[in-house]
Amino acid sequence: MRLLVTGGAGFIGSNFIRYMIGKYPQYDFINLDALTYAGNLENLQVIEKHQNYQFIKGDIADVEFVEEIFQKGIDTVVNFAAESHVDRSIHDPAIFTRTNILGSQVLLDASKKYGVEKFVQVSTDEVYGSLGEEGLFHETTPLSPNSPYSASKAGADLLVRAYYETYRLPVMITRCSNNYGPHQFPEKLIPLMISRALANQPLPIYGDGLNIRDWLHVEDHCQAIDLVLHKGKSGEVYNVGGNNELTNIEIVKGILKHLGKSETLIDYVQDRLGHDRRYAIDATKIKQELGWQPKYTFEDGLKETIDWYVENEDWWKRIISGEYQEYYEKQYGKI
Ligand SMILES: Cc1cn([C@H]2C[C@H](O)[C@@H](COP(=O)(O)OP(=O)(O)O[C@H]3O[C@H](C)C(=O)[C@H](O)[C@H]3O)O2)c(=O)[nH]c1=O
Repeated sequence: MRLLVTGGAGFIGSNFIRYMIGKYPQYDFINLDALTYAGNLENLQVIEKHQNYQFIKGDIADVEFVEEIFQKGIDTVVNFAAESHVDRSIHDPAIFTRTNILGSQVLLDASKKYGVEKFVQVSTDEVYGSLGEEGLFHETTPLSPNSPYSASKAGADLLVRAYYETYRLPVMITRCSNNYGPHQFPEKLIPLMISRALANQPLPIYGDGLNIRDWLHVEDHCQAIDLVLHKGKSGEVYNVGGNNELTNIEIVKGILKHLGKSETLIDYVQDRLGHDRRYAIDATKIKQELGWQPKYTFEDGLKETIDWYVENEDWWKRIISGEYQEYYEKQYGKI
């Protein structure tokens, strides 16, 4: 297999490359990543010298550049490349449309032109919108995205579907719930709260803190994508969720408890615009059809993740001292 992994320097993409190289060292891996603020080649240091691994810096929305890569021979594409942070999409939606929609379309076109045998689009449960207190997202739930981020991911999903219906391009879509684990950029809830608590800084909770997310360990997610890649059916969508529904405030209190920090650090701030209330995902299909079983309990996964951030302070401090700081300070004051 000659695999093009786009967005392989990001959080989920880099975990996926490390997981896959460990499991399939005979495959060829090409990691195409634009190295935007969230891309970090440090995440791949342990495998960067592997003989079947190659990194290429570039933009998936650049048609000529992408074609040059496909000319070298690619049989499988896993598309992780995306602008992924909801808050950033609320402040500056344009780059989300360009990377997430246009970039996906450029990859689909090249895949069609060069006869790619499998195309996996890594998507999100946010495309389904928001749930009330009851119910779950199923693969058949109508798309109803609420943020510019989720709208751009839904747009890409519809294009992927269209390339199957129109051209029979062998595509599959995965839709995951909220990921957590090592190497996550400290703008997402869990690593942001861990890093701020370690620095004894206030922890900004949007609104009443009772919004619910369903948490999935990134390694369990990688295992699910591996299964879809090898056993999934063309044209199908697979939901991937950890079945760990928690309110944001429960998560933050759990982090503070594990770190032995005081709850007085909690700071309720203005709510996110259009803040989705609840995500909860039905992952029966991938379990029954492909035999997926998550191996992490949330309790163990969260503890292990917190410990990773404690042990890898240098990693996230380098990030926080860079461009991210400016962005954060504009919104919430000095970090
Ligand atoms: C950053 C931050 C977040 N929150 C709240 C907002 C959400 O209710 C929850 C999680 O927020 P986060 O931005 O980490 O993740 P989501 O907005 O749920 O979206 C994430 O999970 C999906 C599946 C993707 O597809 C996104 O790419 C990914 O970013 O914590 C706060 O209360 N304070 C904060 O400072």
